Amino acid sequence: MSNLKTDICVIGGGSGGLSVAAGAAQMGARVILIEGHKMGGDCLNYGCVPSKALLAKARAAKARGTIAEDDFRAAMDHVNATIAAIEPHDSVERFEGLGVQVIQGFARFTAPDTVTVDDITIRARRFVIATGSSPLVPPIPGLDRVPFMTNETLFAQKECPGHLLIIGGGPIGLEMAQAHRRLGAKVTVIEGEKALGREDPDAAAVVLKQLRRDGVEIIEDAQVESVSGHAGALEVQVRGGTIFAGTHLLVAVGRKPNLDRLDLNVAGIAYDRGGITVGTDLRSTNRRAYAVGDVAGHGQFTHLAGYHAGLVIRSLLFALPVKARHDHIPRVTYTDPELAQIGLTEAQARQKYGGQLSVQRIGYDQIDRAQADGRTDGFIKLMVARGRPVGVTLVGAQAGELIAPFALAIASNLKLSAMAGMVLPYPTLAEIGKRAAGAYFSPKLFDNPTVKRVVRTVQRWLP
Ligand SMILES: Cc1cc2nc3c(=O)[nH]c(=O)nc-3n(C[C@H](O)[C@H](O)[C@H](O)COP(=O)(O)OP(=O)(O)OC[C@H]3O[C@@H](n4cnc5c(N)ncnc54)[C@H](O)[C@@H]3O)c2cc1C
Ligand SMILES: NC(=O)c1ccc[n+]([C@@H]2O[C@H](COP(=O)([O-])OP(=O)(O)OC[C@H]3O[C@@H](n4cnc5c(N)ncnc54)[C@H](O)[C@@H]3O)[C@@H](O)[C@H]2O)c1
Repeated sequence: MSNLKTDICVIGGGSGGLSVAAGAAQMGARVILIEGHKMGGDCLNYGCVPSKALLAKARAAKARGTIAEDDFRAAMDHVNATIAAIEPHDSVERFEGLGVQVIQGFARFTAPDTVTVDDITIRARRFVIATGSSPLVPPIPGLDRVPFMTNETLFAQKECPGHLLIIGGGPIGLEMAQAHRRLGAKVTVIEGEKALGREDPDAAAVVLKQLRRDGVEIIEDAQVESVSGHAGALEVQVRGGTIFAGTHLLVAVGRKPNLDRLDLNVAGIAYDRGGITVGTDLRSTNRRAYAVGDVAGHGQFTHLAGYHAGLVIRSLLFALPVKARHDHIPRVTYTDPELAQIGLTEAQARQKYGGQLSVQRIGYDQIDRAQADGRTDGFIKLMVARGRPVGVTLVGAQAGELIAPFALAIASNLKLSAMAGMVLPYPTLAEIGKRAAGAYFSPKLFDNPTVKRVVRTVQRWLP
């Protein structure tokens, strides 16, 4: 049994935990990091990185217009190579080099200021819980008797599935549907409500149209009631009795926070189904313990975990007051076309601002670069209240990149005039944001009798 003492003990070496550990150690704190499984967490090993690498190869296959026998295997090789390229950045060696003491094993609280990992006891001034989330496996009758995949096993496939059935039409389900379809599989998505149901419905429709054009079958309002069969011959029955048959099954119906192993009650840390209960300062009901990322219950994104980490570092190291907000966190579904959202959707903004809201919509077809590239599907919707952007929905080519200036504008509460006054290189897709901002101001300038009167007066006086 060994007893360790430290300033900061970080539990979980994924996106959130690694950011806290690296930042705190480099600024002089004594840091112990505990990781029970793979350094890098979900994002590197089973999430963002492999899914985006697979989508990249799928997009290339689509552009070529043909699918070769070994495309799927080559795509998985690319997935593994991408993880391998990023892995050193998240490795035990790098963190030890930064001065972090890394302990491999699962942590469990044994007192409000103590955790244990096997036979090691760690007492810390502060804890940061960054244990992430896991795939939710719902109690669907029969699911426990058939082979199925989650994001934790999907990227270990060697052969392209013949016919992939996917339960769940959220971002995981749809990104993986398009990737597998474009790499040669038949794909059926079975969604209990509306696919991409959290998104602006007009924008979701643009994505679903392209997926269907690719040949993905998307069934909505089809709650799964049972699953049966065996490897290579699976059946999914939905409400109403319809049965969908396929060779493989992916379950992508959401996530659950990783709390089970932590013994949170011992440490006086409150939690519920959504995750650890935190205040705006990201502290739990045990003032020594913070929670960041997926386990903190405010969304599941790597950039959110990174944002939380930055705040917690300020609080931990400098005792500065911090206040997390979540209204400026963008999200992107990386299908082709991409769907990006920041701030309020149109429906949310109408509810909040009523008659004060103005919505500007510009199609990609109005952007010269989109015409030149032949990528005219999609649009931007810009929600403006009191002269400031309060939400942006972007669907189309590179929407995830094009949302960036609005991430700055909304985070910094900039006026829309800053966006409209920006000079952008021509011809770029980014002009779509400036065009939307300009569209807000043009009636004020061009359909305004006062402006016309002033211009006429000035013209009369000019020599
Ligand atoms: C298929 C998929 C695609 C995704 N794509 C994107 C994307 O494109 N963009 C995006 O922003 N987000 C994406 N996400 C979400 C993103 O992966 C997560 O939001 C992010 O990884 C959360 O970081 P985290 O630090 O909270 O948790 P994680 O990165 O999951 O790290 C948690 C770590 O804690 C460890 N752990 C758990 N319990 C213990 C314990 N008791 N003791 C010690 N260690 C423990 C785990 O082993 C894990 O390594 C995707 C997720 C999935 C599943
Ligand atoms: N690009 C990204 O940033 C990205 C990509 C993937 C995942 N993620 C993160 O991971 C989270 C989880 O993604 P997800 O797609 O698993 O979950 P999700 O909650 O976003 O979507 C799950 C879908 O499954 C449906 N569903 C649930 N039970 C069902 C049933 N019995 N039968 C049929 N349909 C059912 C729901 O109606 C929902 O539409 C996301 O919310 C996101 O935060 C992010």
